[in-house]
Amino acid sequence: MKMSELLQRAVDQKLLRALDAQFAMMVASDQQPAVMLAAALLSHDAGEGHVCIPLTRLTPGFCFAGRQPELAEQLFALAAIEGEWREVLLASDAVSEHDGATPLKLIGERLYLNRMWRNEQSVARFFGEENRAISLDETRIISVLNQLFEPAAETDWQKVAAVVALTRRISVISGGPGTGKTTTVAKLLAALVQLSDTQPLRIQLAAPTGKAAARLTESLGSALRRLPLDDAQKAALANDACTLHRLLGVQPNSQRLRYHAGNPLHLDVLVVDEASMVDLPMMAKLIAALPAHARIIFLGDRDQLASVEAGAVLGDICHYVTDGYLPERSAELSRLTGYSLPSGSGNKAGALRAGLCLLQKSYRFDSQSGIGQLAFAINASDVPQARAVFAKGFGDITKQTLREAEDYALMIAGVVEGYRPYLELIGAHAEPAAVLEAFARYQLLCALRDGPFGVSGLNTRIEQALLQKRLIERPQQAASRWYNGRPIMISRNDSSLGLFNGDIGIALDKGEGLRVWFPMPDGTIKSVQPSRLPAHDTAWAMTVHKSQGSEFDHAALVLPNQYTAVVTRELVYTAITRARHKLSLYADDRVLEKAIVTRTERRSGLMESFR
Ligand SMILES: Nc1ncnc2c1ncn2[C@@H]1O[C@H](COP(=O)(O)OP(=O)(O)OP(=O)(O)O)[C@@H](O)[C@H]1O
Repeated sequence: MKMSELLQRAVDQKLLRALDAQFAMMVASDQQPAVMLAAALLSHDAGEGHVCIPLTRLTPGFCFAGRQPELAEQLFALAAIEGEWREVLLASDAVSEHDGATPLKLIGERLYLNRMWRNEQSVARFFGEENRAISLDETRIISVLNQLFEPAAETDWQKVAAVVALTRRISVISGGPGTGKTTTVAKLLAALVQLSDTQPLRIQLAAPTGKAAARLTESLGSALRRLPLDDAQKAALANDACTLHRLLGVQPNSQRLRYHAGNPLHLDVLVVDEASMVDLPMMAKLIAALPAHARIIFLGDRDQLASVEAGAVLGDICHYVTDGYLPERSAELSRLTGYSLPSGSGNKAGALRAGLCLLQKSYRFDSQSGIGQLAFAINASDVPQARAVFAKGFGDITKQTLREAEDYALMIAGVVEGYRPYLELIGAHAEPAAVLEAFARYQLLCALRDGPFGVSGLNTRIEQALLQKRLIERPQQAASRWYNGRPIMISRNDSSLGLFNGDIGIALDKGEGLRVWFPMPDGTIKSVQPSRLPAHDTAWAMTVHKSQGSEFDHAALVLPNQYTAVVTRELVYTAITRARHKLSLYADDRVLEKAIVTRTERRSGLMESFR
């Protein structure tokens, strides 16, 4: 049996993607079975979001996550590794260590796809060596900041974060929901405008999704309105956020971007919100397009789920946030903020650490908030604490067991009630704007795509229940999936229509037949004929991944009744922090508790690339 045939068998058994086997066959021939196998496993891991594969994982035990151990043994027997993987790989033309445009790179003990390695290198260089200090007149900084931040007896970390970002070209402000990231950045921008002596600063706001961009526009706008600024300063700061795709100039039907290292963006300050959703390739494109003089400020929550695509850039970078600042930097921050900031330990990643700040105090969730306390317990992987939160009976969280068929029926009934106000508005022929707003108040979230606990099964069951309750009507043609009130989510970008992955629209008949109505980033509403839409799914249920960057007054989370590896601490934390005022959790305790102690692993070399 040849390696290519065995890999094909793994594809047939859905252990590998066809793409993984094709890539492996392109990289190596059957005469180099070990290299072919390593390439297939690397490509497979890249598809799962890992940036590289450590050589220690090239063993039958790790192969296919322990599923099909016999096939894994056969593959490794055929690869017939004698000696070290290093030597076997480096003997191939397809692998190189340092320079060289080979498809695979072996860097230390990690094997990379060449493109991923280059991305990781450029991101590490950017946040490390390229993060230069920006010198400003200290007396002026102190005076401007003192107008924007109230004096406080305890260290005001928002003020520290603002100073961190004022004095470094690249900064990262991480914090959970309601810790004041937007408030801080509003004050930071106000300070920048006041400290700028030259022409008006060109400030741009961006986020990975349209939803997140719209939210940033709104929340930053309202934070800015509360600041003591004159009209000219307010005008300089009145900007709409756009998506990163739009910022970089993604062109329809083309891989090429309008803005890149050869044609940098026209801006002086860039604020990127929801940075946890920015994957490694997107981060590499973004920093390449940034002009050398421009500042960039990333806002995000390091504890949230990583991007769908490869890498966990924010998480890897923020790993260093708890190490504190080097002595010189903490002395500078102490001088400028007026707080005494102790320096941290060691000097690894000093340049990176100088640009980081963590906000921990939530102004949204007080001690009466079960959501806030549950988020805290989950983030600490503290199962007894999470149990205690449920036992206290907070008014803003409910938990319902989800094990038997009756539990499932009860859950569906709860979801129907959640969507009832929205459906009643449709019944009352409300305007699209009001309907869209109502839909955004409640959302069912789930971990999986398929099966009864995934998007597809839940959508079907919810539609059946809504039909039964006469809250929706059957589609006019049996084969059609369209009915008045059907919510959908776009799953493929269509820049000519201005619709992007994750955008939500509602099908409504306003007298011209059913059209799908979407809120646009500029606050307007646009309708599109169903037949013109790019790929989309029904959106009664959506995955937690897709909900990142959105918030709902009331969020409901359904976990599968059997544990599966995607249900991790980060997933549950991300889901529950989508809820502003109310959370309904439908889960089996064993599944929930296993999730709380299971971390999402994203293999990369970024953390160790910082010197
Ligand atoms: N220092 C503060 N003192 C009092 N209230 C504050 C402070 N900072 C923020 N807030 C309030 O807390 C709420 C959340 O703040 P903000 O929107 O800035 O947080 P965020 O981290 O950006 O939240 P999100 O998770 O929604 O992105 C707002 O109502 C804001 O006015």
